[in-house]
Amino acid sequence: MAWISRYALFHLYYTIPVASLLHFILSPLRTRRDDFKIFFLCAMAFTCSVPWDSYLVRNRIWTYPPASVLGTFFDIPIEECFFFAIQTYITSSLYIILSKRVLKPLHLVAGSRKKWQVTIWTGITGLGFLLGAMMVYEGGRGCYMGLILAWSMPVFGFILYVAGSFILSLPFSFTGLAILFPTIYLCVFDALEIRNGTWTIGKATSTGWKVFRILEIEEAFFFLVTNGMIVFGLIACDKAFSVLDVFPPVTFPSESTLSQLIKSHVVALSFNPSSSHIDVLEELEIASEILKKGSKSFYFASAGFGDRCRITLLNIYAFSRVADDMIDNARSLEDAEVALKDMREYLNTVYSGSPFASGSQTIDDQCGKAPKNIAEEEVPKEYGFPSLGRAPSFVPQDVFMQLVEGLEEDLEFMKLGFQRFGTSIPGANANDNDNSMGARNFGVDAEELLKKLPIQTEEDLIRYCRRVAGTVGQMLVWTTWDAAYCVPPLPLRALGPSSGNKRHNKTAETGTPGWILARASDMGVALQLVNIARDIMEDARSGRIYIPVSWLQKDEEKAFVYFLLSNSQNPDASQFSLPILQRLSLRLVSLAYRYYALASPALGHLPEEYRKGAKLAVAVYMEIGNEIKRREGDVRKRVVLDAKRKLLTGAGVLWGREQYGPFWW
Ligand SMILES: CC(C)=CCC/C(C)=C/CC/C(C)=C/CC/C(C)=C/[C@@H]1[C@@H](COP(=O)(O)OP(=O)(O)O)[C@]1(C)CC/C=C(\C)CC/C=C(\C)CCC=C(C)C
Repeated sequence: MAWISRYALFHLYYTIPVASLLHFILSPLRTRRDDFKIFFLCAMAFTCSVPWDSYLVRNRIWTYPPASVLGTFFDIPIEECFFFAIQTYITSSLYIILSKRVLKPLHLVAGSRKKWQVTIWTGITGLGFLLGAMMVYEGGRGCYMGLILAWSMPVFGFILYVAGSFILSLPFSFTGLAILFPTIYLCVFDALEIRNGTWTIGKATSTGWKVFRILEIEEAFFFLVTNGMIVFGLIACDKAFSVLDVFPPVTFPSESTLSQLIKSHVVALSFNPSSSHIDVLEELEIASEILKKGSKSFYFASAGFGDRCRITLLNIYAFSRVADDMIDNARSLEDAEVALKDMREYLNTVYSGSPFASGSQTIDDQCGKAPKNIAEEEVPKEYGFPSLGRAPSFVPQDVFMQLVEGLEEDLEFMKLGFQRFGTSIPGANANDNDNSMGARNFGVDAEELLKKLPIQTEEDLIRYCRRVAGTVGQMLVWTTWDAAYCVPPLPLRALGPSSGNKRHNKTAETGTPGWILARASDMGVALQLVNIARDIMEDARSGRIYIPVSWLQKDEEKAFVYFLLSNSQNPDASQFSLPILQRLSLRLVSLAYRYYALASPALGHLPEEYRKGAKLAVAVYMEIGNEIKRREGDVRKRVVLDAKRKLLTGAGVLWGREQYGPFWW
């Protein structure tokens, strides 16, 4: 016997390279759940296939020349045993990669409307089993096909029974591809090996029908059903996880033993949302739509977080977006003030009784306390805010309160009575459409106006950014801690000074939860500065200028800002102020990169499986800063990244250099 068998060479040439490629693609986005699913499916595939395949070999339904294999296990070539695992690995990895962008829990609701289709398909599997059993009983040329049917249909029937509606509601574009691609691939190379004589299909027990005249129909059908079983099995796991993600209080006690955990997963698998659960799922659908419409960059990046984490991020985004819009689009100062009052009341209501409610709690106080499950249904609907989901169980209320304070700062602009409500700036020239700044006597007016602006110094700017975006960074960190460790106290201990990534532990404080939260706030500041740089013109149109007055040293700079505000319905910086606009936006971007540099080492201290997601969110947004830089600060036209640019940036983060940074670094 040669040192390597023909069957082993088949793996070396055709299965191992594809498996390695998919492994490489998936690695940066791999989660513990993905590992569990792959391991579970491989174990199932092995356990179910060995007795069945052993029967096939012993009954000469398929055979192999002894010299073409390395050894046997229950009469099955060991290469064939390896095949069970590697096929499962390939198909599972492909499914997991393709399904990353889909928020699976959203399909629990659509799935609950497909009862009839499920009944029909489950019935078909029953008939398939009977047909297979009859064919085996009859023996002869239908035997191999009958064995495939009788073996696989009960598995399909069971999975369809417990997760059928969920399976049917997922987009066929990725479930179908995950089944068909490996099927076609394996068919091609199987046909090649049969032609080479590496293995043979028994003529007496197969129909003799061939697909495209090259491959026995039984072989093609075998690959189709095995890949189908793998994908359906993965979807069933996803259904259980989705239920636990959306309805944790229903099934998931916080202090769980292994047996409780297994039980809750089994319960989740057979759980079908009733009308009382639909509300929660619809809220999630709304949140997802808000993110999709509100921020293409973050919608894209959200696929980098596992579903559990992603759901909370959607909730946080939806709440914050609606809150921000309520202030931005308020018709009067009074309306805006009412909205702020409502936000605070809403937060007090959803946080009542939570260990994370505002008060004297310190991080130490929160250690050891299980999160309270907030009953959202107790929150009056008239507030009009999207649900905060589970966030109040692990994000401190103070963080949200600071965000509201940040939004409140925007009211200062309104109080100045800019064009926002159709009034003009105190002292501004009546002819607002006159863009010839030079002709206007702005001297005294401009000085007066600038003194009243809310953002006077760089500290004011940073304080504002910390409130509206630093808080978001901190929420993101708390969310990853919850998703990774389930019970909030764990990360606080696990990420203490004695643990974590030693490489970054340069000072005593580095790596501690407090340090991570501080750096997350810096990262929020960096992103908000990019946001401000990009939106200078748009913000001016709403009567807001976030550029610190202390940056405006020269008269022409003061005049420029005065011009932007006093012509806020029609600011056209192209006339003679473009260099000033460029200078100011570039200064904002370079300040953003200073904060980015301060914060980025902390990304490596987030729970491992969420690091790439956070890096993705940051990188895609910071890329806007890069684009502003590339345009030399000309932000007259709003900078928007196209899908290709986002994909390339994302790919760079996922499979490229470890440290994302601007191109000149
Ligand atoms: C990835 C993901 C799904 C995140 C969702 C969370 C999120 C982005 C919430 C934003 C909530 C929001 C609308 C707050 C109101 C204040 C505001 C307008 C903030 C600006 C966001 C931009 O949103 P917008 O809808 O305007 O988007 P477009 O510009 O139109 O595309 C901000 C710029 C804030 C963004 C700040 C962050 C995402 C925080 C970044 C921090 C981290 C990723 C933490 C890193 C961790 C460490 C330890 C360093």
